[in-house]
Amino acid sequence: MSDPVRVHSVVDGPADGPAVVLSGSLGSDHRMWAPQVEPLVRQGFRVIRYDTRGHGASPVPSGPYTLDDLLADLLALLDEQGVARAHLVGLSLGGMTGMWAGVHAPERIASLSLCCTSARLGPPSMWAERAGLVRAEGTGVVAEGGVSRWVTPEYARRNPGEAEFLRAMIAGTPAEGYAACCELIERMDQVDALPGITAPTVVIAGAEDPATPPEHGRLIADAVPGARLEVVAGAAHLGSYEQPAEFSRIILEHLKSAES
Ligand SMILES: O=C(O)CC1=CCC(=O)O1
Repeated sequence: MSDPVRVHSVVDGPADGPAVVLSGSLGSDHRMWAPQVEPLVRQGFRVIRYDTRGHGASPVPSGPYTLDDLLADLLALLDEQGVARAHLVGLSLGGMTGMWAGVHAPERIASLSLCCTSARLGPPSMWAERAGLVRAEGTGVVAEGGVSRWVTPEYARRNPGEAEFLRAMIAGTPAEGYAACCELIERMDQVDALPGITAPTVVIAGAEDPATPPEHGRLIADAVPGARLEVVAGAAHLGSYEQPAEFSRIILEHLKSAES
């Protein structure tokens, strides 16, 4: 097992509620989950959001990073919070961490909500190029492009303040953390492992996601035993932020069914 780092986390909701861990996308921090906090807490869940290593206020070890590293960080966070078993909601890189956790630490995972994610996301050369660019010029150089994948053009036009907030979130991500996660995605292939996931799983895709289009979600839902796919209209890659009501509704429905 990898050596964990102590990731930065924010916890809301009742201490004795069922724990839900929210794991975010490349270039984000725990604030990307702000729209989900109130709906989940209102239903009695204890919501644990965190910054992936190399992101936000978490430590930034030098790369390479592996999915084993991200899983070790997640399990250390659960241990720190006294949580034996948690529901895992992960978007994109967070979903990749979730799938890895479902395969390699099934006893700690009560359910998986896999949002806007992929089990294999090529082409590898694109990730290597993006990592090199960010190491050379910083994350500011990929921020505008990132926002254009995260939200639809209509959302960005109607919500310029939100678009700027998201742009600044990407630009504020440490270059080494962002680049090392690009290289992790470059090497990642979890397709053959998916049938080994035993946690109740829902896969949620954004109908307008240019980064992980719905066919990536379809592949996961077809391979994970008992999983189902929901495709949300009017959502690009950061679907939980652009369409918070619909994403929260589907996640809550899944959490409640896994709890019953
Ligand atoms: O930034 C992107 O291109 C989309 C993405 C892939 C993995 C992730 O977390 O975000």
